[in-house]
Amino acid sequence: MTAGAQAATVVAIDGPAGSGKSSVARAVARELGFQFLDTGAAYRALAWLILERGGDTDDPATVIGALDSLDSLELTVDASGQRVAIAGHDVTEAIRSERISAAVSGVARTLPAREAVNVRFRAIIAEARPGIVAEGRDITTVVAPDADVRVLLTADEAVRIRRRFGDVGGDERQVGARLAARDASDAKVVDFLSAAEGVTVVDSTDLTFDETVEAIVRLVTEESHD
Ligand SMILES: Nc1ncnc2c1ncn2[C@@H]1O[C@H](COP(=O)(O)OP(=O)(O)OP(=O)(O)O)[C@@H](O)[C@H]1O
Ligand SMILES: Nc1ccn([C@@H]2O[C@H](COP(=O)(O)O)[C@@H](O)[C@H]2O)c(=O)n1
Repeated sequence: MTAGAQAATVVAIDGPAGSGKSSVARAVARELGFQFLDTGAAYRALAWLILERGGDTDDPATVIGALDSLDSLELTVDASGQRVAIAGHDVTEAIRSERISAAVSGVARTLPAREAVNVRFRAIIAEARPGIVAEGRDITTVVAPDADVRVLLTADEAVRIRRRFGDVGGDERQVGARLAARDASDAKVVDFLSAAEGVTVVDSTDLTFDETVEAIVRLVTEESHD
């Protein structure tokens, strides 16, 4: 950093599926005028590419093969709307499908894939100005353990399922089973269910969306006054 240049503020948020990471983190970023990094989008884009090519995300060799396309991954960090593209395809919408959610954990379980995307995430965070809110499963512990503010965003599973059901509709029991299965699979490779040392837990079970955003903004504001 050049003399006098202000260091970026880094806010790291982890948590289980449906805890509000992406929606809350984006709102926090908007309120603070920061950039926003949804790290799950990178895992989802790789899963999309593997399925598009007729591959199986549960096959580690296939996942490792797909890493050749990682250079083509475009991940914007605009808090007003993230664009995701891979291998020349705009997958911003497509990666949110239930088909991708069901396949993505295979990518996340493949350690070379984790290491490769983490290099990209760290480069994005290093270039961010004036600050960035990055969310995922291992941001507070692996990607940015030195972040200025580290948050584990949680909510009771039943509440998370109800919120997710409100988004996607369908059969609530099926929505719940899928959410719980993805958490169980993801938790085998990273711990996003308990807070590491120095990480603040924000439990949104009894908070409104705005109250949750405010709780995290307050943590950032307090940190910047220390
Ligand atoms: N405190 C809250 N009160 C009410 N609704 C909330 C709250 N926090 C988040 N939500 C809503 O819960 C839903 C799930 O949030 P979101 O998709 O951001 O979760 P996520 O943690 O990113 O999930 P995933 O990891 O599965 O992508 C969204 O509709 C969001 O608006
Ligand atoms: N830091 C991260 C972020 C995500 N994952 C994996 O990606 C999946 C999709 O993430 P969403 O946040 O978009 O739901 C998630 O289920 C994990 O498999 C990860 O491992 N680490």
